[in-house]
Amino acid sequence: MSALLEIRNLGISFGGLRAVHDVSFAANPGEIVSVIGPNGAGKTTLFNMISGVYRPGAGAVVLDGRDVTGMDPFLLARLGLSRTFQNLQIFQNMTVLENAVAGFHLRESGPLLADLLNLPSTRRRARAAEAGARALLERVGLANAAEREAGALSYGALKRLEIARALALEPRVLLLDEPAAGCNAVETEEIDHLIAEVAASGVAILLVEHDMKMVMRISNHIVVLDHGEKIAEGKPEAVSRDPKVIAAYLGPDAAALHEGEVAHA
Ligand SMILES: Nc1ncnc2c1ncn2[C@@H]1O[C@H](COP(=O)(O)OP(=O)(O)OP(=O)(O)O)[C@@H](O)[C@H]1O
Repeated sequence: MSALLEIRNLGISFGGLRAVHDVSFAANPGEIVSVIGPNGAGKTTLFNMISGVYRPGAGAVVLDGRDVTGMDPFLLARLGLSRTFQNLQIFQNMTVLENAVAGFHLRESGPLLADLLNLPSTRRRARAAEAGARALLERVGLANAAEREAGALSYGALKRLEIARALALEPRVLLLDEPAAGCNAVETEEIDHLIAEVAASGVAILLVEHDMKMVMRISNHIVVLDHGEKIAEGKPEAVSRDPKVIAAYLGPDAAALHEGEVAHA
């Protein structure tokens, strides 16, 4: 049986630079697959190809048996693949609830005229979106902050709000680009729990994250990139002991990798 998400031999070059070359892996429902690698290894570029931001120069992205390579991110979201970005995409001047509601509107294509005329169907959709948004805020631990301006939230809470908005699209595959970046230890742990809970609900999670302890703690499978190529993949324990991976992570990050391995053991 084929995997829910299959990445087949993906590659892209920018000018003469081979940013990603011949990368393949797969993800299944409930699985947390992390893509790690030193700075400039090609992680974000890979995410951009999978989520339709970049059209791959080679290879294919296959979602549930369907070739979705280079498909528009909006269409991909409708097919069940959504993502968050490294930089927060939150509307700071809107309330937390309004931000979550915005996620629901992303998946709709209600007729504009109906919206303008404020027809009963429009009002019904708006009520359903608000109810859905409130349920999501509960799920990510932000129910009590629903009416607050998003800009007043802590960084960790904003990261969870961004995940809530991506969940409004009811993804089967969720790509998280550095969900714990800029978060303290407590906030990182909250995000850990949230990611584990989302995976347990049957979503396949693809994670790019520099916090190696977090990666080692929550991943089922790790793909390691270096200079755009996959140099290793496997379970956290095996990957963190792989000499090729350790060599790629020379410096302080290598120590973090080792700590992650110890924490995982
Ligand atoms: N739009 C672009 N145009 C030209 N070069 C690019 C572009 N996007 C990425 N690159 C280059 O591709 C390589 C991979 O970059 P990428 O951002 O994917 O790495 P990364 O692993 O996500 O790095 P980091 O951990 O620092 O975020 C880098 O050499 C980068 O400079």
